Amino acid sequence: MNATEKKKIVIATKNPGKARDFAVLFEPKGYEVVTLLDYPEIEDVEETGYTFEANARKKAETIAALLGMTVLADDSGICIDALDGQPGVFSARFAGGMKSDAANNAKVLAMLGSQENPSRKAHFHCTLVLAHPDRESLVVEGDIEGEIAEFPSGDNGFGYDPLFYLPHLGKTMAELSDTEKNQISHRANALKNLEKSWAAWLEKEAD
Ligand SMILES: O=c1nc[nH]c2c1ncn2[C@H]1C[C@H](O)[C@@H](COP(=O)(O)OP(=O)(O)OP(=O)(O)O)O1
Ligand SMILES: [Mg+2]
Repeated sequence: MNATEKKKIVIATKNPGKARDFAVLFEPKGYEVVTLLDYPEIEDVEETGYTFEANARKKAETIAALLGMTVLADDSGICIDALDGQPGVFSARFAGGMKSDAANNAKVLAMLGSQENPSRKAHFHCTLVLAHPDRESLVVEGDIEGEIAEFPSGDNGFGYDPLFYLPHLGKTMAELSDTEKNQISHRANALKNLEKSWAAWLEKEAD
């Protein structure tokens, strides 16, 4: 590899919002981010698990086996206290199979609206799995605490960002710049944990 050639990291996601977050997170480290948006011929991996880890593992391990290389996957979502942790692992499909961010946000507001004085506390969760066809996968997690706003604000980010209010900043996640979001997000926190064990994992002999 010559000095100008970037290292590549393959991320098993088809979500353009995540792809952008990962580009912001990895580019300063000298990586070029490649996602499944660059491999349109690869079919969706069905998220049949009931935990973030099960789904992240399935996405990472399926794509790593298919491509024969190291692959990172992210399974994430929002967990809302007043909804007993829902939508959680079902965040993407909360309002139905069409995976509409606007419909998902509207459903959250409607469900909280039907409760009397509900807690607005919530957190985003991210599980990252790093997989290689010949190794045991590496699993890490990250979270960020916040509140559900009364109405959506901001047009940056994706998913539930317009509803996720950060009291100490006085802004929703969608009102932060990409750089600001990716310094504090659940995804950033998971990546910090991945960095702690990544080098040792790469050096380990294949099983
Ligand atoms: O930073 C975030 N800001 C806002 N919303 C977020 C974030 N992180 C996850 N979320 C929401 C979006 C989606 O409703 C669900 C992820 O679902 P999840 O299955 O992990 O991703 P996905 O299906 O959109 O893409 P893919 O599986 O191809 O990676 O949580
Ligand atoms: Mg998904």
